[in-house]
Amino acid sequence: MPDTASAHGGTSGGFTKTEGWLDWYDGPTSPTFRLPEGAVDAHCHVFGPGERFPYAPERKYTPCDASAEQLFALRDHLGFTRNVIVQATCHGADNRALVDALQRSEGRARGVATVRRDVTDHELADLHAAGVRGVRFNFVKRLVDRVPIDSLEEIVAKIAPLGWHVVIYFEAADLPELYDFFSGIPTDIVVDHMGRPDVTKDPDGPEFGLFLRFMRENPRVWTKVTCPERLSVTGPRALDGEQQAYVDVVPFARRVVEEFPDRVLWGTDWPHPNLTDHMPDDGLMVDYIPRIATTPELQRKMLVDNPSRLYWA
Ligand SMILES: O=C(O)/C=C(\CC(=O)C(=O)O)C(=O)O
Repeated sequence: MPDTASAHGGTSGGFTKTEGWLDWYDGPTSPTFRLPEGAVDAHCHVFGPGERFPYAPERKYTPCDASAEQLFALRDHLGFTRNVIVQATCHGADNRALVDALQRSEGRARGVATVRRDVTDHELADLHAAGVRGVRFNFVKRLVDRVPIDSLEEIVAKIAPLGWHVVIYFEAADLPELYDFFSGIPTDIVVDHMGRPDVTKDPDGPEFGLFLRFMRENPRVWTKVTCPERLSVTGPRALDGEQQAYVDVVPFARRVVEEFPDRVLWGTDWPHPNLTDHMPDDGLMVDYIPRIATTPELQRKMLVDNPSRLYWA
């Protein structure tokens, strides 16, 4: 394989990034919005570095490196205190980069891992000791081959005794088919990115209505009101000082924050894998927060109380 270094990692580890890959934004601005004391970036990733932590053979994309040190530098720059690092599909079920990042964080990061049905109790205990508190089930077709439901049920049975939760990532169009399976999961559930609504549709319409119903009917379901940069169709983008970024996503996120203030989380999604048209300035991503959580109380719940309850209790 040709040796193409990422713009940020220095070394490539012999991996060639997916064509058109956008590297994370170097030199983010300082946010105007001041995060509350103890704020948690509850959705972010580490990638490699590929040289130390090779990307998984079954991956659907090859990212640029995004190391734990770089993540922690961003945390400090933006004013977060802690991180929840989520295993991304480019590392498959090899959680070594995640565990390494958790161990370097000195207790300031928790993790969400990917495991297979044959994971042993011993391996789960080691992940728990490192700071893992959940597993992620990914249903986004461009990212993974579908894992059979009985495998997922077997994993749930193994992680439930540890008090872990299940993070689910799916697209809105797939919720009807998955609704009953999700509703039957006995642990807490955290939905990534509000179940990826199509924001060209009406937030009061049937598609988003089904997601809201899912949250109402299942009091153990939480959601991340994250990724406006992924969901937005009309922008404007969080670049060049834009303080009104992603206006089309705001009504969806605000609705969820206001109806479920005790079950929402927020995160940067750094290093923003698989974006194809722009890479946001993470300082401006933080400035998006007060537009969806509009009072200090809502902000404190979403950024401090809720993630503390779920990940550090
Ligand atoms: O960062 C995210 O949450 C979203 C991703 C990447 C991802 O989840 C993964 O690779 O596991 C995406 O939509 O491409």
